[in-house]
Amino acid sequence: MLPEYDINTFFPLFSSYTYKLCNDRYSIEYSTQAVLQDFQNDGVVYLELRTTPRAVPEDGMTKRDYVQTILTILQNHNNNPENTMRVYLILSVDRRNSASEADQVVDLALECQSAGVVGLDLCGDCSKGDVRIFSGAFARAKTAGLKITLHFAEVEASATDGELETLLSFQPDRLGHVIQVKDRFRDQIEKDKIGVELCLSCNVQAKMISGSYPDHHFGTWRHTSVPLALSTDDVGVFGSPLSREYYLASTHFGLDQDQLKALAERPIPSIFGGDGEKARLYKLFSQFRT
Ligand SMILES: CNc1ncnc2c1ncn2[C@@H]1O[C@H](COP(=O)(O)O)[C@@H](O)[C@H]1O
Repeated sequence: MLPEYDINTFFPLFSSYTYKLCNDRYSIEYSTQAVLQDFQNDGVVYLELRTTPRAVPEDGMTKRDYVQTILTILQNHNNNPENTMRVYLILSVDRRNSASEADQVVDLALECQSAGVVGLDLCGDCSKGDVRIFSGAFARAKTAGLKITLHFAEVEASATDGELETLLSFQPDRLGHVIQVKDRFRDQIEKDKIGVELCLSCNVQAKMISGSYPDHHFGTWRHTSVPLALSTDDVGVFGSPLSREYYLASTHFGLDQDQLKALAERPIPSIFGGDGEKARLYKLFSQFRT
């Protein structure tokens, strides 16, 4: 049985369980290591993890310590030549953050750019917050060379014209979910070739789309020219590793092995890991036979 969470019961999970379980240096190291191992064992060759910097005062851990603890695990992973997967970190601004907390996330991201932080994300409960207050933080990140990805139009309440116009004014490189979008926003995303990160099982299981897998907007976006990354929203919550997302795409959209390979290659232009990583991935795919 897959766990059942909808968009309303999903967010409290983190504050009620995950944050209480991962509340010291050891548990953060352990869970980061376990996540990397799982993705590597699943056959993933390139991973961008995202997390919201979190202080744990009871353990004397600052937000900087939290980020550095995770980065050390990521660097050890990347430095091990036996690992075929490379991993980078994106720091998230939570929609519940204040403007100054968002600025703090940008400061941390810039400070840790050379240690593996490649981008800035906006995440969190889509029923909360006013995204306009983050304009300054995202503008500063963009100017300083960080890539930008945003959770975008997940539910109707977070897909008003005003909110989507504000989010697009952040000049995002990629957008996640992209569910409740009117034609004019879809046209702009296509015209600007913004990457889309689509999550099949999350959107179906959490009832964020109406209908089931065959109705998912992957069916529309796959026929456009934008970089498209089939993603897992959260393996722990939705019980679906990336290989299962590809299995779902193949089953419900009739993709054969060559089409699956093309799908896996498709997001390369929009990765945040830089030109060296893009070249490594193109080489890997050129050697891969279905
Ligand atoms: C429906 N999909 C989603 N929409 C919006 N935010 C999401 C998300 N999936 C995950 N998160 C964000 O990730 C946080 C947990 O990890 P970190 O504490 O950051 O490491 C959640 O609190 C939520 O804000």
